[in-house]
Amino acid sequence: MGDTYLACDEEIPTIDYSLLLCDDNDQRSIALESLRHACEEYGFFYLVNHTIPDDVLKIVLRGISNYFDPITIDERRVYTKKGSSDKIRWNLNANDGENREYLKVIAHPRDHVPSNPISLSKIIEEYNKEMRKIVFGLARAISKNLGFDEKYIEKAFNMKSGFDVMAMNLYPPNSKAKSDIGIPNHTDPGFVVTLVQDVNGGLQILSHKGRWINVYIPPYAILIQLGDHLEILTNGKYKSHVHRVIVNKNKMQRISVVTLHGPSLDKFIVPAKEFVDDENPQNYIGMTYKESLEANGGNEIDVQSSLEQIKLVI
Ligand SMILES: O=C(O)CCC(=O)C(=O)O
Ligand SMILES: [Fe+2]
Repeated sequence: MGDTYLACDEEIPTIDYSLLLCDDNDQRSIALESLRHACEEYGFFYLVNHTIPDDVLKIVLRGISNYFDPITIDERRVYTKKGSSDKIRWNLNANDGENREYLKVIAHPRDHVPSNPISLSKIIEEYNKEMRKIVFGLARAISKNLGFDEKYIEKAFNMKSGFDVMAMNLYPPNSKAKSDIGIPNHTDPGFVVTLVQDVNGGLQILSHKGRWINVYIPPYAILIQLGDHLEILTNGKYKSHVHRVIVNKNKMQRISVVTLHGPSLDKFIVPAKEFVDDENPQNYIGMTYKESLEANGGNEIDVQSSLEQIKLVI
């Protein structure tokens, strides 16, 4: 890796999920305060003591690793882009701008998974169900931290019909990289992004302070990144952050499983009035989630960096 992509090892906050919703008032308040700090001062954090067993994560990552077997690549090509309404999309990029193989699926309101192998669809289904429960738990905790009723975010995003896209990424050297970039700089739409991986290495997030930070996720923890639409809802109080993946000269293969947990496609998202006043004018245009994905020039399954299109120029 050239010096161009150097990042620092600043600590990223760790949040204990089990304490956020526990019955002990003192422990819960302390955990909620740590979450508030992580959301306000960082916008991303590691979630530990969550409800997905280590074994489930191991099985998910192993199943995806098997799926990406180089020998069966032709079977995956059936999911190459056909049109803007694809529910499953596969691609292998090895160029200056991006170096990864990926399988993206629409995971909610209906889940779409490759029909073969059947074991993979079962694993993914189970994983998504469990991850959604955690995301609902986070929505309750974050709602409380913002001074709202605990169902506030769930309702504001109509999360029960939320639009979730899951990306399974495989980084070189499964295929030879043509540059240092695994995924170029971007933010992700939605409420939050969840990420699990098999090994550390390559993911970098641009902090509030303008420093690139290396992400080192503790074993079996989940990286949570706040999404663009939480930034919009809070009128910028909670921010989503630019991130990228650097692939380090084909030294190490890495798998990540990234889910963008979004509002329902027809939900109109606009800064909540509680965050708008004379000192904090409205910073984002209101639009439906579907419109904001389209404003990005992409389609529903290819969703990245939508925020710039929605920011009001002041
Ligand atoms: O693979 C990673 O570490 C990050 C992937 C990512 O940012 C994405 O899929 O949106
Ligand atoms: Fe991302």
